[in-house]
Amino acid sequence: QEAAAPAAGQATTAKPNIVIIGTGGTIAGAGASTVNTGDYDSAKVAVDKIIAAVPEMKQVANIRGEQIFQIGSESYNDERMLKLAKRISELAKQPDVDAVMVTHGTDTIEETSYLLNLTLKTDKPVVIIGAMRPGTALSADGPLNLYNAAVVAASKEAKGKGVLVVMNDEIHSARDVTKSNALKVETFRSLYGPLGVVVESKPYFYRLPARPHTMATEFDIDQITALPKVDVFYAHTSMDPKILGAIADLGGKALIYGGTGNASVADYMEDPLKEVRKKGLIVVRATRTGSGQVVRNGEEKDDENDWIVAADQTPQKARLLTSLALTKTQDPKAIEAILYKY
Ligand SMILES: NC(=O)CC[C@H](N)C(=O)O
Repeated sequence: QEAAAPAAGQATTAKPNIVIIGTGGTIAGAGASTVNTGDYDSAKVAVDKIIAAVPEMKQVANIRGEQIFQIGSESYNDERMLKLAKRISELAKQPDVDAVMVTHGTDTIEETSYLLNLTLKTDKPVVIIGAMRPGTALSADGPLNLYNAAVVAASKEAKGKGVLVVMNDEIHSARDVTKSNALKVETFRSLYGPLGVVVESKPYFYRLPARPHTMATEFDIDQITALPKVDVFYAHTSMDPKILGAIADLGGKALIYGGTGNASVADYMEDPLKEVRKKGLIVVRATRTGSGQVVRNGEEKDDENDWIVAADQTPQKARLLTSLALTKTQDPKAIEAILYKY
């Protein structure tokens, strides 16, 4: 039903214009039967069809879809991430676009959204969503995630809060959010808690991101054409010491050592890791535990070895931030300062 035209002199409450970029993932997934919640093909359904399945969104915004990829998010690489980020940047500059949403596989939402959070120069809402169950499943979570994300993206409150991930009725900051479970719908977790919740078509924010994002960072997606190569090594018991040298010879500019506990380095890995630094790579100690701040010169001799620490950044987030930092400086201390800042 068409809304009546407003009478002369009456204030119009025009609905915001939102562009939803489709990239694939389970939210675009399809299973053989309604009881397939974990066995299905991801990245099958076009974004326009996903949007059409949630007509309730029309009540909160004017929505238009745009398909940029149709992939599982495990297949993101720098090229795809930059392409997506640059397209969002373009859209955000358009006066007729008020907010951008992205449907995304959940495996790497935490990485793409973090890159966007650090490099987009906009205060317009940018909201990333996914699903843990395909649209064909009983209790599919995608439709409500999409609706809730539209509610957040259409809200005045979302403006200036950086890139947000809306899943399972919660609003997360891209900086903090991480996928914590391989299957559950309540998989997204922020170490310091979500920023807010969506209840009955309304967003409620309870906290603000303390770390600089979007407009306030030194990184601008429009100026970035490539990301310096940074690799991650994941520590465990009985490692092969030769592996570090092999990684160092791949042409990377930095190595994130995802160490056990407080990023500790096994006695037999210390010399190989010193060699990595001697080959010119920045060595960053991060923790594989998933949380907690790594203490400089705590368990390891960072000053002596010219290694740096990742503060509280997970290895995968430290990888992205180190790569961005390398577009600005090659100085380990300056890179460490960036790891502590954002
Ligand atoms: N729940 C999901 O979205 C996982 C599907 C797929 N692996 C992806 O990340 O795109």
